[in-house]
Amino acid sequence: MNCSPRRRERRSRLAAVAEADARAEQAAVDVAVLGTGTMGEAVLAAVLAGGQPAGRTLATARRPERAAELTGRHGVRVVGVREAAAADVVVLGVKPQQLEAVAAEVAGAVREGALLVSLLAGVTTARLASLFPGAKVVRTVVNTPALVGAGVTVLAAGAGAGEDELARTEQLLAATGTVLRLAEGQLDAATGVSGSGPAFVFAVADALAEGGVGAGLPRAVALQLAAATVLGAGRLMVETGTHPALLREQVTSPAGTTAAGLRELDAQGMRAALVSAVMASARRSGELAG
Ligand SMILES: NC(=O)C1=CN([C@@H]2O[C@H](COP(=O)(O)OP(=O)(O)OC[C@H]3O[C@@H](n4cnc5c(N)ncnc54)[C@H](OP(=O)(O)O)[C@@H]3O)[C@@H](O)[C@H]2O)C=CC1
Ligand SMILES: O=C(O)[C@@H]1CCC=N1
Repeated sequence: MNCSPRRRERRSRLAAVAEADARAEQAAVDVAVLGTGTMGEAVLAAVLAGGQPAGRTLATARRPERAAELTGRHGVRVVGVREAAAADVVVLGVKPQQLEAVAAEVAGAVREGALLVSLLAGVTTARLASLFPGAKVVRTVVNTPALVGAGVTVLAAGAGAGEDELARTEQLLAATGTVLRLAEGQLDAATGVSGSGPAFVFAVADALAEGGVGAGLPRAVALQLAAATVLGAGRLMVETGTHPALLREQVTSPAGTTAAGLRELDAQGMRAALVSAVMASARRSGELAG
């Protein structure tokens, strides 16, 4: 069939794109998320957003409806845990308490030299290396804002892993939000601040809204104001790089409304409670090391 030069050009451009996609897929490695719950799915979405082809990406699910959900949302293949464990890159997304059982189930399936990216709170790279011999382990702490690309991820390499594995993991997790390297000894503390931290901020947002309701606002309005305030305050702090104490001063007029509220927070020990909450989370992370 005859077609116009413009049409021919468009066709050849599309063919070139399809060819490039096929080449990228061939060059890609298999990435599997073993334990695809809240965090596993957030990381799965980020890995795909970072350019990993869906055709080379695997996930696990124990319930058929969850498998259908993951395939429907992300176009990935859902496989058994042993097949997932045999991928080039294995993202481990089970709970620390589920680790022993999973390790027993996949014993011997993880390939020599495979990259194992752990999402597990507390569990050390040394323990992971002993459970998955031959794997190169990178331990990470991702947080739930990763679900909207606004997370913060910290990571550290285990003894058998190095610059290549760290860089690889940073690239895989780039779409979760900000990614930074820390020493492994700092990861429990980071878990307290950024891993569990969103829950503390949500508790603050919930309390802000409750205060609004107490002061007479409809609940939906109070929640909308609280959420926008948390988002705005976070952005202001990040985008200006200003210390939060200074930002707090900017809000606080002499003998004004904020000074009255801050006095109440001090009297009720809110600051001390948050400091203790982060330190308790960090301690618990250390206990989960097993
Ligand atoms: N949630 C958070 O904010 C954060 C979590 N983390 C860490 O991330 C990890 C995952 O947490 P989260 O996503 O909240 O937990 P979820 O319970 O949502 O996810 C765990 C997943 O592992 C699956 N799983 C458990 N056992 C097995 C098994 N034997 N075989 C196959 N799949 C299995 C579960 O399947 P099923 O649904 O069938 O039980 C589930 O999909 C944890 O280690 C946690 O410490 C770290 C930082 C923040
Ligand atoms: O509560 C937990 O144990 C996990 C780890 C950090 C946030 N959630």
